[in-house]
Amino acid sequence: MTPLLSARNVSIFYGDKQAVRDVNLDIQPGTVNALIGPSGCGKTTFLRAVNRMHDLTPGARVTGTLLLDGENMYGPGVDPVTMRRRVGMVFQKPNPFPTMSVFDNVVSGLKLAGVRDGKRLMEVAERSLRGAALWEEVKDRLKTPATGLSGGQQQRLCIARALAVEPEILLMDEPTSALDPASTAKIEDLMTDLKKVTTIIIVTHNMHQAARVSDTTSFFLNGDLVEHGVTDQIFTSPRDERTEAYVTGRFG
Ligand SMILES: Nc1ncnc2c1ncn2[C@@H]1O[C@H](COP(=O)(O)OP(=O)(O)OP(=O)(O)O)[C@@H](O)[C@H]1O
Repeated sequence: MTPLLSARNVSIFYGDKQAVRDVNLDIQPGTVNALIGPSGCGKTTFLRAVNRMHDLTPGARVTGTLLLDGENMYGPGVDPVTMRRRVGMVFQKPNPFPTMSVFDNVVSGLKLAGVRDGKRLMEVAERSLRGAALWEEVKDRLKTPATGLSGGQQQRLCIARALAVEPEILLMDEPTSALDPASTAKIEDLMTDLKKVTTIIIVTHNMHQAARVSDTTSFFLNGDLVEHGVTDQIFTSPRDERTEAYVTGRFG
């Protein structure tokens, strides 16, 4: 199968400091892919490169090649804004737009793209909220402020907002670390369903979570991608002794 995302010798720098070194990684469509590793090893830095977010950080620099569906994300003439539209992002802390209603949060991306047709906006809102397993809980309060939702609901709202613009990839940076166990379980269940409509890369510190939700796992250490493989193999028979030490909890 042709990978949806291909990283070839990707290195990422903050000024003189190299945070990610020569990463080679293929991500297949319709899969959940976990990035694991100790604090400061470069997981978030790599994730942000897939959204061209380093363009916004002074002094940050990405080298090598990142292909999204065969297209060089950093190619000459490629517009970062257009690229970013193809990639969704969900952050550690739920960040709904605080002055907007539940409905307006979900359709904000479409409105920004100029969609004004009320019927179409409603259809997309319902589809996205169903996709994020939130519809039943909010269908009677679509016009109320998003800030009135619980933390777990707000995070699913952020997922719905990302889904509304049909991203090719959904990046999730520790999406459940601020949530209680019940909300975490809901989002973990959701990831399996989301594979039908998108492809997920998730940074997680929770190894049980990586083992539960992901098809492949990549272990990062000090900016290197030490090992990438099918999740089961990474957790039961890692090839590198550093991976084994980490997944068995000997450090990190
Ligand atoms: N904006 C920045 N400017 C300078 N250095 C940075 C910046 N962001 C991250 N770094 C450094 O880059 C390295 C990798 O950080 P990164 O946040 O990618 O790690 P991580 O694996 O995601 O860590 P964590 O699990 O704690 O979130 C660290 O040494 C960090 O201090």
